[in-house]
Amino acid sequence: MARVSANKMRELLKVYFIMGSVNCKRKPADVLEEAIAGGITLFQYREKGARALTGEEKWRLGKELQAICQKHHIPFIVNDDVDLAIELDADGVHIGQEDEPADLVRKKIGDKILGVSAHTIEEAQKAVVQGADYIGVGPIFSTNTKEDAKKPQGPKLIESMRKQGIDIPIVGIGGINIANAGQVIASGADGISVISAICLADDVKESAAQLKKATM
Ligand SMILES: Cc1ncsc1CCOP(=O)(O)O
Ligand SMILES: C=C1C=NC(C)=NC1=N
Ligand SMILES: [Mg+2]
Repeated sequence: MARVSANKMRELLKVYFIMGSVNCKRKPADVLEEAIAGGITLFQYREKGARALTGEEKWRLGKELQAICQKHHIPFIVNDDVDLAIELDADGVHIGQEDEPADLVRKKIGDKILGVSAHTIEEAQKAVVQGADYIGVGPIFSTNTKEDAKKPQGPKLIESMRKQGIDIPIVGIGGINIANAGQVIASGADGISVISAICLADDVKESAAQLKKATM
């Protein structure tokens, strides 16, 4: 399998749903099925936070959600846990600045998708050099989902990255919803990634569909 092309990566990033057991009040499997029916283009299993599952339970939920993604041909990305990603033979991993260095992770995962979080131009440039396929930039708007989120930067952070010639596929993250998704795309992002706008929606399928429309 070869590395994902930049164009294919941009398509996959359109509506990038991220979820773990901590983020939703309903069964994660049901939420994922409905989100896929609504049109998400990529999924990330992010089991993180105070009451996150660990060990066997974390592996089991990952396996269950991966099977749903495989059934619907949606790539399955694992957050932080590179060993779990390899164990599950996931389609890729997403790492933050405090995780293993991206160049080491690239060596471990071969041609799988590698996403890196970047909050500054320097972090973005470093991620490109170290072999990332996309960068997650944010938080764009204020979010309650990530306890230690940095200060929201607004869409201008993505705009400034593009102006400085960062042309790697970019997905915005942080407090993104149907009302503000358009601004994120207009700033130069290839897609939006969301947790609560889908996880906590009254109608998960409809929310995913509206988010997709907002990125068109
Ligand atoms: C993982 C992460 N990284 C920056 S903000 C954030 C949380 C995004 O969650 P939400 O879409 O609910 O604001
Ligand atoms: C922190 C993150 C930033 N961006 C993405 C896409 N995922 C993450 N977990
Ligand atoms: Mg991380």
